[in-house]
Amino acid sequence: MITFTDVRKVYNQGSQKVVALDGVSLLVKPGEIFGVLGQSGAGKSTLIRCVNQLEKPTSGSVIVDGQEMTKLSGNKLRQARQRIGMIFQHFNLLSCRTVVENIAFPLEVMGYSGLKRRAKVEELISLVGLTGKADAYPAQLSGGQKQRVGIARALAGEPKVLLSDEATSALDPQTTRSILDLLRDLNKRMGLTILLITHEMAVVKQICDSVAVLNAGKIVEKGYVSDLIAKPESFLSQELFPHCNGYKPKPGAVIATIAFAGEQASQPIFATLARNFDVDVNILSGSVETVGDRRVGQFHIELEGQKVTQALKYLHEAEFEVQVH
Ligand SMILES: Nc1ncnc2c1ncn2[C@@H]1O[C@H](COP(=O)(O)OP(=O)(O)OP(=O)(O)O)[C@@H](O)[C@H]1O
Repeated sequence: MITFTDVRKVYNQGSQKVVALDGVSLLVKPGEIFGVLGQSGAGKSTLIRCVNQLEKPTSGSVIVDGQEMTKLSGNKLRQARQRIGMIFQHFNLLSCRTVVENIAFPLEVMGYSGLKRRAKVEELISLVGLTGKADAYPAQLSGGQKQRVGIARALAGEPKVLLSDEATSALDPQTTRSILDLLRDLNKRMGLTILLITHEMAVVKQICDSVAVLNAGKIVEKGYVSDLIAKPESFLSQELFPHCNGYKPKPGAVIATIAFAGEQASQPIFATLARNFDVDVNILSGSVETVGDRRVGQFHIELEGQKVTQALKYLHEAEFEVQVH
């Protein structure tokens, strides 16, 4: 649905050049929620704004639904942008317009008649759960409600793609969850492809199917979230399951990382090691998390006992991902 090929963006800052994107290639498949995770300054905003050409790449190609965006201008670009919705961290609502009037705005631009416009706005208000708030002004709404208006407005043109620019960064954790649930629901019900940028691992964990990690303008890791999290060496997994640093193992003990997913997460694995191999398991760090609809876990452990080698062999044979340090 969205293909970036070798996209570079260089800004001129006075006499200096800032390389914001340095050869980014990505494929966002139709119907998926794709997250771009990165720290401040990594190039996330630049990347997402290249999709609808709010930023023009210095070189490279951006194709959305079969259309090369970098070659469009004027009317053709305006039409293509109508099929790409966008939501923002600070909502970007018109403060002098009510909820209805904000949502109606893109429909006015698209030339919808009064009657058709009212019907469409009503449908969108109900879709995003804002029934009863039609005549409120943005100042009378909570952050979560404002973002719901933003989402309704972004969906007015019935886009195939929704771009989310840190849409939950200004919201508290509970409101964040409800907005992400709404996005997941819209993705499922309408087959909407969503490309979102975020600096929060929690957002990736809650709704993304795929992810790319951006660092200093380059993609350093990409793939399905569930695959990456299952690999202890991945950046994603290390973000989700931070290790404790500076621990000095006891003499003769073995330090290992054990990762598991799905069915494996419900096995009493540490009790099994203690019972069958007489091994003491000291948990140094770790947790079990829900990612999508799967439980995944990772523990950093210290193993002590005569049969540690047999215990590790057992874990390998039971297809746990084990790394001995
Ligand atoms: N209009 C601009 N002119 C010059 N430099 C820019 C411009 N926009 C962004 N940059 C620079 O490009 C780099 C990437 O910025 P960008 O905003 O894309 O990163 P980001 O990952 O979205 O960061 P944040 O999460 O803080 O918004 C930064 O070094 C930034 O200073």
